[in-house]
Amino acid sequence: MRNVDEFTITHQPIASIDLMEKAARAFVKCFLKTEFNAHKRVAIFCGKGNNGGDGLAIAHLLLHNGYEHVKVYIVNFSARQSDDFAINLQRIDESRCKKVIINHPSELKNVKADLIIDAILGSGLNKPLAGDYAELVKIINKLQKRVYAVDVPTGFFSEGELSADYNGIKAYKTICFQRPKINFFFPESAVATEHHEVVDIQLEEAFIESLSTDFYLTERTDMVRLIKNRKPFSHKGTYGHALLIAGNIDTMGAALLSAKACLYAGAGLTTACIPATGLTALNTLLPEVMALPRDEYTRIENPAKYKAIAIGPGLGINSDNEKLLESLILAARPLVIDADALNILGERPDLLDILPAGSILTPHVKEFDRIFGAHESWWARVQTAIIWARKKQVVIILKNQFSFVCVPNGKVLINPTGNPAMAQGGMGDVLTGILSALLAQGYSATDSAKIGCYIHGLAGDYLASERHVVTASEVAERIPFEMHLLSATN
Ligand SMILES: NC(=O)C1=CN([C@@H]2O[C@H](COP(=O)(O)OP(=O)(O)OC[C@H]3O[C@@H](n4cnc5c(N)ncnc54)[C@H](O)[C@@H]3O)[C@@H](O)[C@H]2O)[C@@H](O)CC1
Repeated sequence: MRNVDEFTITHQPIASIDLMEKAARAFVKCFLKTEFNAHKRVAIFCGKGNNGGDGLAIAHLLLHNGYEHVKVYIVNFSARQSDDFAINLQRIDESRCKKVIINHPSELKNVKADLIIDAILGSGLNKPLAGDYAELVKIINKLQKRVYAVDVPTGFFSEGELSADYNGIKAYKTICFQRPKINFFFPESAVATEHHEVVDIQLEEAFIESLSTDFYLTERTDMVRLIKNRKPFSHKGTYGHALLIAGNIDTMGAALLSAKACLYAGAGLTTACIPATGLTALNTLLPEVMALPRDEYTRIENPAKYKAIAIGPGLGINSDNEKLLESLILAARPLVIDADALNILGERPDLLDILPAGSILTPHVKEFDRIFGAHESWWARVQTAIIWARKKQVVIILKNQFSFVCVPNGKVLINPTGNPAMAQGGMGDVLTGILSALLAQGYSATDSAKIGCYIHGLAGDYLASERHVVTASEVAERIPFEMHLLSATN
């Protein structure tokens, strides 16, 4: 972002101080959406770099917006200051804004504030907090006030491995500039910020797009471009035949959920390979789905007949299922591998080694570590997934609130949709069904994973907009509506 900042300043007729002003305006606009009570007392902590400069400009703007009690605390722990910080400090001195200079954390006493804005250190952080900074942050956190962080919470690294013992600012919300920080998508960021919102400050977009990175955020426009409309004169054969090998006596629901999602995500034909005990339930609940009974060791006679094969949801771990998975892997056809099939892979590294290219693996964190070994952090997990996705030319969807889709070319597509209301059993089964349907319809493994994760989360977001919890069945039923809304615009 620093490069982009410089590029924008040199290529657009805009001075760096004006860019700071734009950033401050964007921050305040976003802040005022939720904090519109101008009687609240606001304490703004400002370092002496550009993050602190933003804080000073924000103070100014809040006063202009009618906030009556704004006080800035200048964190004077270093002699160095940025030029734009200095300009904004002079403006503050010429204004009616109250200012306190803190030379040592012990000087911070009697902070009477309802809200805190953290502008101590931003993206310039280059080492973990220590000494006076760490002490000051501890005191601020202890105040237990709602904290809004400017761009990045002080002490939070935007990229790279996050330490398990975070000692930075614990923000309620971070309002960040132009692009979300990659680390906001890692679960370890929850301790640093509960929410984040990105605001546009009109940095040079073309330049941002041209920068090389391994991380890409999937966007709605990608869906509009990727999802194909159903064609005139098309028939069930046009949209492929998906086979789902799933379910066991006590986990038949997993098979039903994935079959339902496959149906609702548009496969031309769906066959569920389930134990015979589930046939009545299947025929009753999903009469459109065909059945292939799986009572003893079942061999899929002609795997080539299916455009997509998924194995795993509620499958059960036993030697018959292990042999079945092995035979499919040996048939060298791409698979969607989920749940118990992943657990079997965890026991059979020899199978992992001969995974068919073009397969999609959908592990949650425990399944991932069972297969690839224990990891200390999510960052480390993603690095392992990148290596394996490239090495085996497969897609690995590391599931989480924001799933990381690691694709064969070494890139990571971060899925932004989905929410905690979806944290319930059966959601993964639904995702597997959606992925199978997309593969059956001819989408590549990468596009299927990208679209599948996005629409799965989008359906959940729609449902969660007015309730506490959403169920997996409801997500499956919502899928065709989301696909319609996305494809209707292309
Ligand atoms: N393009 C952008 O992203 C824009 C960025 N702006 C702001 O500029 C910020 C970055 O500003 P700066 O580069 O001046 O950096 P910061 O203001 O984040 O930090 C200031 C200085 O603190 C020092 N420092 C780093 N880690 C430290 C530690 N652990 N303990 C003590 N000192 C430490 C460094 O020398 C650093 O340069 C962004 O976060 C954002 O708020 C905006 O003003 C405008 C546009």
